[in-house]
Parts: sequence; C-alpha cells; structure tokens
Amino acid sequence: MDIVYVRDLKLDARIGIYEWEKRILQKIRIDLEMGWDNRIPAASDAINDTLNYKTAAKLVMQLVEGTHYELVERLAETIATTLMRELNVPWIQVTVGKPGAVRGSSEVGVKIERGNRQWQAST
Ligand SMILES: Nc1nc2c(c(=O)[nH]1)N=C([C@H](O)[C@@H](O)CO)CN2
Repeated sequence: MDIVYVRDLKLDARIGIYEWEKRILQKIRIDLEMGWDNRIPAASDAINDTLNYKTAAKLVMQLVEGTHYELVERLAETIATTLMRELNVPWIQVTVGKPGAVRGSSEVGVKIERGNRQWQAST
C-alpha cells in the first residue's frame, strides 16, 4: 500500500485536562500517514483519483476548531475515524503532539494506527 502524508501540521487547539487549559489555545502538532493506492492517480493524472492531502488537512482543522478535547487520545481517535469515514481511507496513522506540555521535553503525545494496512485496491 502507498502512503499520502501530512507532516507537522501546526494548529491552535483547546485541549487538556486542567481548568486553565480550557481557557487558552495551545499549540498542537499533527502528523498523518494515510494508506492509498497511488498507482491509480499516477496513471490518470487526475486529482479526483487521489487521496487529497489538502482535503484531509482541512478536515483536521475543522475538527480542532471550536471543540475542547480533554485528551490527545480523544482528538487522535476523532481524526482517525473521521478521515477513514469521509475520505475512504483504509489505514491511517495519526500523531498528536503537545510541544512544551512537559518541561524538559520537546513534545509529548500519542501515535495511533487504525484500519487495515494490508488493504489493496481491487483492480
Ligand atoms: N496520555 C495523556 N497524558 C496526559 C494528557 C493527555 O491528553 N494524554 N494530558 C495532560 C494534560 O492536559 C497536560 O498536557 C497539561 O500539561 C497530562 N497527561
């Protein structure tokens, strides 16, 4: 399976378990790796055959805007289920990081993997 990716998407989010975190915007960083059969758009040269990384990034931005998440786990799971459902992504790896959340660390967060990595498009 091929990959379409979005790396280092930096967003401002309402996220965290503490009261003070519910009142502020914090920087988060998101990486997406999404399975796709890129032979099909490579042959057609048509954007409609792609897993459009711009569409994926916009969906993530919409999920982050306007919702408070307690946990990075909840946000990562929401991103994975939404992209799989809306864009027919068969396999996805989502990383959600909070830079600066733990003193002495450059970033903390979670990485999750959902779906079937062995998936092949039927030809
Ligand atoms: N596994 C997790 N651990 C922690 C989370 C989290 O979302 N998942 N969140 C916090 C706090 O919100 C923290 O980021 C504030 O600095 C602590 N641990």
